[in-house]
Amino acid sequence: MRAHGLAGEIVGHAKSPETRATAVEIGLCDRVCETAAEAVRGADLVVLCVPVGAMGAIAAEIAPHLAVGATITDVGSVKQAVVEAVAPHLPPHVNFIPGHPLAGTEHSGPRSGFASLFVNRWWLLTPLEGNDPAAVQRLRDFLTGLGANVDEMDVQRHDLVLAVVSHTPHLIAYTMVGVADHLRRVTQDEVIKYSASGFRDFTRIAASDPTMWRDVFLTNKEATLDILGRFTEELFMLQRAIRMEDGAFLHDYFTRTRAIRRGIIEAGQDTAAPDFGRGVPPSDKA
Ligand SMILES: NC(=O)c1ccc[n+]([C@@H]2O[C@H](COP(=O)([O-])OP(=O)(O)OC[C@H]3O[C@@H](n4cnc5c(N)ncnc54)[C@H](O)[C@@H]3O)[C@@H](O)[C@H]2O)c1
Ligand SMILES: O=C(O)C(=O)C[C@]1(C(=O)O)C=C[C@@H](O)C=C1
Repeated sequence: MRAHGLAGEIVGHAKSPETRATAVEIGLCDRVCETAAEAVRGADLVVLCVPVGAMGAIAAEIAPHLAVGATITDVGSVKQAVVEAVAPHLPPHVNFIPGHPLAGTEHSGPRSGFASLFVNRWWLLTPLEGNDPAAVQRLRDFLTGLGANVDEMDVQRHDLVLAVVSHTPHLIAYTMVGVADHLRRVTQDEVIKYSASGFRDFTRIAASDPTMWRDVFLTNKEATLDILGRFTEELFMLQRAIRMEDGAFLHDYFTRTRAIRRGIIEAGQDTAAPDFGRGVPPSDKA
């Protein structure tokens, strides 16, 4: 916000004294407050940046202190659960416009932010019935000012799309690193030592914040289980093709996935949702 000159005053709050001290030390905000209530007083825009499971409690705490006409948004990775947890606490004189930047890293805490984080990344808004269109437009302009590409979606669609492009892939990365860790005991560290770049990418993702991801899976349960079920079906098809030595099936499958990846790159949208389609079951050559 500061780099782009988007706010008169930036006021921050964090739960732990260490985080507040770091924020002061690195000059993250103009002012850092000890309570969330104090931080939101008189603010035009309030951005909730806590784990999804903590959004409701924070909303209850700040609600009585919000200025008339204030815009409240959030950055939670799941939207339906945040709407259900936050909206009931907020007074009618504010606009709650849920949001989600599709940008981040495996790092957490005040030292992990950088000014270009949102440049050319999607920022999804899931406006609610009754939102003032002028407030939505003001928020869109603000996010565009951060360099983000803004799109709107309804909450259910958001949670399904994110289960495909972010949540399930994270679960798969966590699982694969877990498998490698089990194997390490057998192979005496070679698995980690010689891990090539594909596996390194998995370990980066699997280093993400445990609290954040626990909350994502607990609050986007249905969509994640749906996508995980589909993933398992595809995996079984590939497993069967390997067992049956069905090279044609494997080649065809990998050709299609390569085309999807290339299509995303050519469209210049490497944050877009890939559609892996449905594979044809391998023929039984036995
Ligand atoms: N990291 C990412 O890649 C990423 C990307 C997009 C959206 N998000 C979403 O952003 C939100 C914050 O994630 P982050 O990566 O900035 O995490 P972070 O750990 O850097 O920041 C979270 C903050 O919330 C505070 N907090 C935790 N529990 C709390 C509680 N019960 N009450 C009050 N404060 C509490 C922590 O002290 C910390 O200051 C999450 O909802 C996450 O889903 C994260
Ligand atoms: O690159 C990463 O570290 C991320 O996983 C960022 C990522 C993602 O899945 O793309 C993670 C969670 C979010 O809610 C948004 C972005």
